[in-house]
Amino acid sequence: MGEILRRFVFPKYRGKIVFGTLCKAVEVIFDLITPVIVASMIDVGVTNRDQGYVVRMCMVLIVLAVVGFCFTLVCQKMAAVVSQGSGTDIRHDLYAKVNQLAPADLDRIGTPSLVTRITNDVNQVQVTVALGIRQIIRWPILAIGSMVCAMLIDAQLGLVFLVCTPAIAVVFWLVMSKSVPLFGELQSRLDEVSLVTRENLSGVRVVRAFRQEGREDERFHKAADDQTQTAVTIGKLSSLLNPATLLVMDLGIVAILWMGGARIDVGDLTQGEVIAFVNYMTQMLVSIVYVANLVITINRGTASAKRIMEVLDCEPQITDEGTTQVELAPGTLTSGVALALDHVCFTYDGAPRPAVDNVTLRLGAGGSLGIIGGTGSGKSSLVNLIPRLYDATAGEVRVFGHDVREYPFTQLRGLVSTVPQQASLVSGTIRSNLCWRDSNATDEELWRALELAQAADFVRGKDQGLDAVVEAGGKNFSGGQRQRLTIARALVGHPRIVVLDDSASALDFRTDASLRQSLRSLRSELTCVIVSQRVSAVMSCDQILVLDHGRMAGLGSHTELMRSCPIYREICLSQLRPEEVGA
Ligand SMILES: Nc1ncnc2c1ncn2[C@@H]1O[C@H](COP(=O)(O)OP(=O)(O)OP(=O)(O)O)[C@@H](O)[C@H]1O
Repeated sequence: MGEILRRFVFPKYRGKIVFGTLCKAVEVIFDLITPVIVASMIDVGVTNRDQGYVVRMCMVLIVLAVVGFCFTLVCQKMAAVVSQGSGTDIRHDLYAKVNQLAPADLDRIGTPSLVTRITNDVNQVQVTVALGIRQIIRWPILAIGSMVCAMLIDAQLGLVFLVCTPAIAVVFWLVMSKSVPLFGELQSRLDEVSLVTRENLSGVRVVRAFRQEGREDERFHKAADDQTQTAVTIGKLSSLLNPATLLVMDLGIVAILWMGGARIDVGDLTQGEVIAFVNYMTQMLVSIVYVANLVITINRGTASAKRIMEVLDCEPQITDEGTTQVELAPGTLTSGVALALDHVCFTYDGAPRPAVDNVTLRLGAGGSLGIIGGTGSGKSSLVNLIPRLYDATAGEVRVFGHDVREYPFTQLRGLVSTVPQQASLVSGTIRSNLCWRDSNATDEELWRALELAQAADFVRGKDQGLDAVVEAGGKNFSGGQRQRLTIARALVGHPRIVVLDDSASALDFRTDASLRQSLRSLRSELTCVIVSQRVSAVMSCDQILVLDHGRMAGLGSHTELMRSCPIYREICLSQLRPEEVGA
């Protein structure tokens, strides 16, 4: 929590925090004066039956209450401004950080947990900051002030305070030591609920199609029950605080009345002073209960702050720090080696074996490389190394003669355009989705990209053309249309290498063939890497890489592989007739 306060709260809101806290301090002073006034009303006004004095003191109490209320309002306003403002800043930084993290970092933290951290954990911190400003000064000062004021009235009777306070401290310690460790666990349970909900909602069609609603319900109930169970345990422990402290408080009041009564009889104390004592006792013990609640909130906030800081302090596994624009020799983009892999290996964090194992190849500018292999053979893992979504764990990936780690991200990802397996569109318009690589792309460029991606026809069919609305996730488009739009997006902004990672799988064979034909027409300016499960999509490529369990099972043209690579031959014959594959 300290780090969050130092980074997001104190520097920007110091003035407001001090002002809000001072307002609260004034209100506390009024609260401490009130029992003294009540005592004097009893001892002077009531004892002497002086109505005028009682009315005057009542007026003083009303003025104190109204002025105190005004100070409280100002403090509340300051607390709201500081907590909401700092919460917004934290969310902003978290979001920016998430966008810097490499996929490997996101794999490790987990998307649902990130969502919970950006939403619920930041809320907890906001509540803690607001409560802190409103109460952190009030209750401790009120508790200590009440004790001091009571001692000043009568030190002997004040001993009751000295007995009650440690008794309450023991109750707190017992409850806190059990409940505090559960706060972190509560947030993790919330991550689990978030994970299940997210998986269910994103896969809602599959869940319905496979009639898995009951199983999903069970999964959700299990996650929610676990979270409820933890929350209930914390609630039960915390609920012990109030009755236990009230019991101590009531016993203390009984002791004060017992001992105070005897002292009034012998004339050591007045009735008003005993009433003031009872008031201070009540104020002090109530303050302690509030301090306890404050401590609970602070502990919860601290657990959340820790989770937030884990993300903010996470060093991205992949950065382009220290890189400078790479000067490419003239002609490199059109006649050099576009892509070179040298003994490339890649293993996911914690995975027992490499997803890519010792792959070596060269692809000239303007050439085409097809990558084929069974599911899980490492195709996506391999192509993710080209734009540095992941870094090779061994070997070297070179683009136009330079190690990908030498390029700034903007330059590398400007040269290499990737179309991932899952077509991803965001809410907006077709134009806003197409302009990701080049925000200044002209209509002419956008239409050219749409033509190449075989998407121009259906976009032309929309009344608003390029400005047609794209709903969240592109759900108002079919799977094939979404794929073609994401391919068009990758072709905007003059990429030099385009990587299609099984991104035409939803296209019919004719459209898929037309897409490949149009990509071939760009040979002078574009190198293509096509990942596919379909032989027809890769068989016309200059080179075909056959992957098997991450290893190279073959590399060559279709004709060469049909002769030399049994796995390739088997894949071909499982999909096409012998005469179609030249067997
Ligand atoms: N994020 C990840 N974390 C850990 N392991 C992963 C991750 N992504 C993939 N793998 C593992 O790496 C291996 C290769 O997966 P990859 O996605 O590269 O295969 P693929 O050939 O593209 O498969 P498909 O054709 O089904 O998409 C698989 O064993 C997979 O389980």
